[in-house]
Amino acid sequence: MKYDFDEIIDRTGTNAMNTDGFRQYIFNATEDMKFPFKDEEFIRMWIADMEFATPPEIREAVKERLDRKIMGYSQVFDPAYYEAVSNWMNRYYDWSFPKEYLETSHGIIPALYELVEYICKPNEKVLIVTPSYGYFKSAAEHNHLELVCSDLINEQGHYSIDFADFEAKASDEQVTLCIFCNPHNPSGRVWSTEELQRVGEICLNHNVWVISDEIHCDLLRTGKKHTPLAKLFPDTDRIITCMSPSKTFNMAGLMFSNVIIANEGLRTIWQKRHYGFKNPLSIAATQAAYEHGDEWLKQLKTYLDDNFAVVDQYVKRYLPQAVFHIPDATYLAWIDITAYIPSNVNLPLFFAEQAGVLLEDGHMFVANGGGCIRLNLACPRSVLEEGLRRISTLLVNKDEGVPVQV
Ligand SMILES: Cc1ncc(COP(=O)(O)O)c(C/N=C2\CONC2=O)c1O
Repeated sequence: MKYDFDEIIDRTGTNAMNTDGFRQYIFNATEDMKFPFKDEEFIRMWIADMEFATPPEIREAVKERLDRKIMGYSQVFDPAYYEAVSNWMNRYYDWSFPKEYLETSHGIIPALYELVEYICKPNEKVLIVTPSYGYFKSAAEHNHLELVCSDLINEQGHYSIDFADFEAKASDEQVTLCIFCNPHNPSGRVWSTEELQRVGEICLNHNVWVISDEIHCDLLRTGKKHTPLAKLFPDTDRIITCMSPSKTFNMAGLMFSNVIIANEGLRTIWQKRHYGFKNPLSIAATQAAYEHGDEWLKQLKTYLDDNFAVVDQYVKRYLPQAVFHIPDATYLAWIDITAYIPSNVNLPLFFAEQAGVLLEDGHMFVANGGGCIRLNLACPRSVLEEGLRRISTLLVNKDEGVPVQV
């Protein structure tokens, strides 16, 4: 079957954050915030969900569950769920874990909030690398814990871990947890096994638990390989792995993720305190993703490879002073446009008001991201090309103050 990633899908009236939540999320504004563009005229490249139809195999599984006519209280009882997850991990990552390690959550963000609470004591600290997905900071703040940031080294857009700084911070006895993003949002880095080995050794040597957030792990460029951090440390139970098909298969709204907890004590706390009932449609969708998602994912990855090639060529031709590299993973393009725009410009507001493009910028990624914009490329190529046209036209003509005509 050939899937249609060029299809333009109307998401209005679906309670989508993407279309209706941007004023509050990006601008901390109310619904009456005005722009020179109608909402439907925006090119939306901000929040990380896709403009592609959730795979038909998943939608069919949800319909079949609906046809069972009753949607009562549910949990994951069917052993087929673990089989589906385990088979996927074996096939894609040559990794397995005992069934009893597998817990589920109403999304990875809620899991982070809970795990930080269950792992850390008051006055302890949480270590992350920056720039970072903003909710890593929120998970620490939600638990009234200090966040410790280790800035990634940025060499012309190539990001690497400053291991001396990372270890210095991990050696602080108050640092008891590291939330590590593998692959990394927003840079798109897939950490090498050598880098992962060093992160794990530093954390474990300094008695720091690790939550390895691997939600982007299926979304690899062709030829790239993901290694689960826990796979490299089979003898420890202090690495928690968070994964979910929600990012891979565009079903984040179903709020369902996997949390693999090897430590028995922590798992017992989780089982006692985590609200265990689940949406039966989410269980059906997630199991179907792992059972039937292979071909769709294969075609998606090819389409995204081509979208990234379009961005690469476009930036080289129209924005030659920007710094961009096709990332190893994610569907997110992280572009340093410092050469085109002063650092004091509010980039999301600038592009929303002047170009009708909704995007996120480095200030939304905790620290160490200034001058960068992040573009969601999980959209039909026609939409991507229009977004790139508007962005480059504005950056090239900004001194004339000429807003882009949509
Ligand atoms: C590293 C990472 N962890 C967790 C999540 C969310 O997991 P959920 O609670 O949906 O299971 C995201 C989504 N990242 C987004 C969502 O919008 N913009 C982003 O960068 C993410 O990038």
